[in-house]
Amino acid sequence: MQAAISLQNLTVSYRRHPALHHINGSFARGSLTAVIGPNGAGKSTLLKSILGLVRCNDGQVVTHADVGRIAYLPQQAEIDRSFPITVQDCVMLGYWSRVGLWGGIDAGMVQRAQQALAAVGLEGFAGRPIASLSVGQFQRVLFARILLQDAQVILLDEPFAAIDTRTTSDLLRIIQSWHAEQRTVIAVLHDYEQVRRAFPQSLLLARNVVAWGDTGEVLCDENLQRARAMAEAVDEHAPVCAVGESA
Ligand SMILES: Nc1ncnc2c1ncn2[C@@H]1O[C@H](COP(=O)(O)OP(=O)(O)OP(=O)(O)O)[C@@H](O)[C@H]1O
Repeated sequence: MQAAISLQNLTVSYRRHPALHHINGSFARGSLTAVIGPNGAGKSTLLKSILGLVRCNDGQVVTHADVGRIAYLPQQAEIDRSFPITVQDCVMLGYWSRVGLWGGIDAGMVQRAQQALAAVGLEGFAGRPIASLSVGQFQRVLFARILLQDAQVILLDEPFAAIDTRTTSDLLRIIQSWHAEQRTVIAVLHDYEQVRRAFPQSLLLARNVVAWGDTGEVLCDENLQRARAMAEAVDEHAPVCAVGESA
């Protein structure tokens, strides 16, 4: 299958300690992959490397031709919600990469933003300040923004953290619809049962790749134990990597 994104010997270090260590593999076009692993395994760093937000100390991320835009949902904790904008304006930031600072927003775009809000179950919320929303409502807003971005590759960092069951299943349906549209979706997740149910592919990380492939095969006891053991070893004896550093 054709690759959307390839990782070639990808190594990223913070203060000379590798968070990702010689990662090799590809995300196939149209694949739906869960990135899983213990805390500190390098999952968020992987998404940031794909986006170019952290520097690769060795190796590279190759985004294959005509993949186009990449949409990104960061962890909510990384977003400042005190910024005084409305739900509609926040959603319309999804147009940013296309219209830029001086581009115009036409009536059709406003209508599509309203449709995106309806699709995530937030009809009637357009004029609300984002600071007034619950965590789950705000996550729906961020999904609506991704709908407008119309990206071929979508990266989601813990999309269901602190989100209730109903919102989770609504947002999972949207992820499934992206998958049905042949978009490439990569999501950092912690709930292994949910991964088993809804994500055909998994990448199990513990700084290195522990396993990458069909979820049923990746999520076996042996691999999970190996990931835990590797993560524990990192805490106590993290080797200093010879390559440079990212932050
Ligand atoms: N900006 C940074 N500066 C220094 N170290 C960092 C930075 N960001 C991440 N790290 C370290 O890199 C390692 C991997 O972090 P990362 O956030 O990628 O892990 P994760 O798998 O997403 O963890 P979690 O499941 O806890 O969110 C951790 O040891 C973390 O402390």
